[in-house]
Amino acid sequence: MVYANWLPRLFVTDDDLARDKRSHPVSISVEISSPTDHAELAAWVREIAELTKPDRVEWCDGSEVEWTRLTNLLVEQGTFKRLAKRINSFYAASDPSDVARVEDRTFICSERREDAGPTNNWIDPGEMRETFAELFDGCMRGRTMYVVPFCMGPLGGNISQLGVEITDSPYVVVSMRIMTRMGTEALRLIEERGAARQAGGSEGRASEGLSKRDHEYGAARQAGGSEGRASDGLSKRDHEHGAARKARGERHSDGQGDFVKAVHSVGAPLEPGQADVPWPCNQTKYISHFPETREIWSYGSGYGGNALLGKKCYALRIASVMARDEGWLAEHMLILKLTPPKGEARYVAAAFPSACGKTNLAMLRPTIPGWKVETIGDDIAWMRFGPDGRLYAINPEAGFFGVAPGTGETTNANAVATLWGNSIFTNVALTDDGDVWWEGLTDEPPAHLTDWKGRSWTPESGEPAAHPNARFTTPAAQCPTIAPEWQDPAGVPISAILFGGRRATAVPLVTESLSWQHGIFLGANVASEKTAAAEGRVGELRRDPFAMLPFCGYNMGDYFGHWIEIGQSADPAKLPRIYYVNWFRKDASGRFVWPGFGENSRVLKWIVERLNGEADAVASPIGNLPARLDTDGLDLSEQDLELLLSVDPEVWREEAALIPGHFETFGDHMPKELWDEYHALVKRLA
Ligand SMILES: Nc1nc2c(ncn2[C@@H]2O[C@H](COP(=O)(O)OP(=O)(O)OP(=O)(O)O)[C@@H](O)[C@H]2O)c(=O)[nH]1
Ligand SMILES: O=C([O-])CC(=O)C(=O)O
Ligand SMILES: [Mn+2]
Repeated sequence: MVYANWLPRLFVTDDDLARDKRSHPVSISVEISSPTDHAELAAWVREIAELTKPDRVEWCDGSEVEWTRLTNLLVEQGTFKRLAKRINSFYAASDPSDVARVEDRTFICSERREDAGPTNNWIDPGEMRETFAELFDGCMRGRTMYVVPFCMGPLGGNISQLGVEITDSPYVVVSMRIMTRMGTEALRLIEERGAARQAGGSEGRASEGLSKRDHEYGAARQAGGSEGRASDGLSKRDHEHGAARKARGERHSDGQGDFVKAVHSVGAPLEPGQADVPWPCNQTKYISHFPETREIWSYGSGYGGNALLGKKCYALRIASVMARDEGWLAEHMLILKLTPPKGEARYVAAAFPSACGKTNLAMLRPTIPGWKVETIGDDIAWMRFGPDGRLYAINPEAGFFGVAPGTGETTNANAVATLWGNSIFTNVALTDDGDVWWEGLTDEPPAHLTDWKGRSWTPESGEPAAHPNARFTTPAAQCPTIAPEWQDPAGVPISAILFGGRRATAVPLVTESLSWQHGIFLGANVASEKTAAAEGRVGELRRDPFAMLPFCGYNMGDYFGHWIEIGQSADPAKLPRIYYVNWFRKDASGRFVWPGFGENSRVLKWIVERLNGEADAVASPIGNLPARLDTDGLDLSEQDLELLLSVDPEVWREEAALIPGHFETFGDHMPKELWDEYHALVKRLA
């Protein structure tokens, strides 16, 4: 099945709404028969309703009428302000305490603490369930419980996955409608999967598609093992994989594996007669994941990354575990299509930490003549080997949840053009004539605004008008550079993978890895200055391996091992080449040396020419650097270019000295291969 581009009909009539009202009586009792014949799904929904005790239960169909009814409701409740200047678009201001992902309240509740690893917060799953039994008891009182079936990835696609989010937040429902394929069609796919499972015995449809690849992957791993590489670590992992696969099979056989279960509550029950607030939430927050049972439970926050559970919680934390067990990759990566003036198009994936430039690179407007960039995804990539042995990627999302500040005509004109309508803006500022504004949208701020906290604002106010993590939620289909194949269920073949972060010092503009394994070493060492995308101190340098630190659902040492195994199971000639980029180098005065944004196309050009064997590189201790970069027409001094494209061995000996401390964190989960890479680096630096 090919998914048609989602573009809403913009005008829902009063008749439509009246018809809708008849089919959605004000109170739907929990007892009422659910619109699904998937017994386990119906039973689970009833179980959650009995626990959370909402006034109403509503199954979401994803229709335009439903969107209109819920956005009207959100306007009535004061959560949304309808924008006079943008069709079918809304402004929301969160509670000032609920503006970003809460990493210290995010938990991986694996059976064994070791499986969560040293970089995740862990709570024993039994203990967590006890806490939730109390917290969720009656937590939806006075509210409607929405049941949101959704599909991550093109509907019916082989790489796609299904889920159901239960939530008491209509803001979440309408956001999920932009960010995922949500509603009746996703529900039908869950039912089909259930029916296939019952017809086909214990295994079911989902596992059938995987079994061949699973098998091949397992064989490759064994071959790798017999060569004696860290074979004890490998066999341990193998054993665990086997157990996880078995558990998955068992879940499939009882219908629990047909979809991922996600429960969300803002944690703000209403007593009879109690007035609601525009942004209900709770001081107590838990964003918890149960990797073995593929469940997500989120409490207390309404903010994107904490509440839109298809995104980080499913598509990264839970999916990374599924990917480990099934031999694929779930990554915090944009996907773009790059077409040179002559020659074939290439697909590139890139992992940068939150608020480090993924959306911008995915929508880049090249400044070099004849080059074209198109967008496949801006935040998450799921990758599997195709029948030809190449790595294929899909964007599991259907929308962009992008950082607003810094997004403007000069930096990301394509994002600005995407936002013409059908969008939600959270924690931006409001203009007096009913539009939105944020720092960087225009060079000059308007003379007067209402800031994200609802206060009157002028340029003299001395504080930003938008929160630094203000976000837009907008349909990917509206992006002017969206690639025609962005919804191809088979995905696109990846030629290069980029890693990067914000580094004011040391790290050159672009470095080419020496091999897949060396590329993994580069990815494992990603370090970046912290941004406003998560609670905490902005600017502090932290390790963020593969830009997955807050998103890996299992032991990150095992995750590195999984990447190595993926490489060992593949034909080396067909693997993507790995690069490391840094747009954020600063000079002594604190100025960004590289102009960035559209000029990053010059770096992409070098990478494509390397893939084609057309560009030269010079060896350095940390990898290959461009022998020459196309800087025609760029206002960049010799000195600046030298700074961007060189490696200072003295500085890098200091950098290298920090690696053992980082690697030791992972103890015996750290693959031996990455230690080998470290020793090789030290030797090259000597
Ligand atoms: N100096 C400089 N800043 C950039 C560049 N690309 C992006 N930025 C800025 O970095 C911030 C975040 O960029 P995004 O593209 O939204 O980051 P992201 O990685 O998609 O963020 P998440 O959605 O949190 O995952 C914005 O303020 C951008 O203006 C660049 O090439 N150079
Ligand atoms: O998840 C979020 O809240 C936004 C996001 O993309 C990120 O932080 O990487
Ligand atoms: Mn992100």
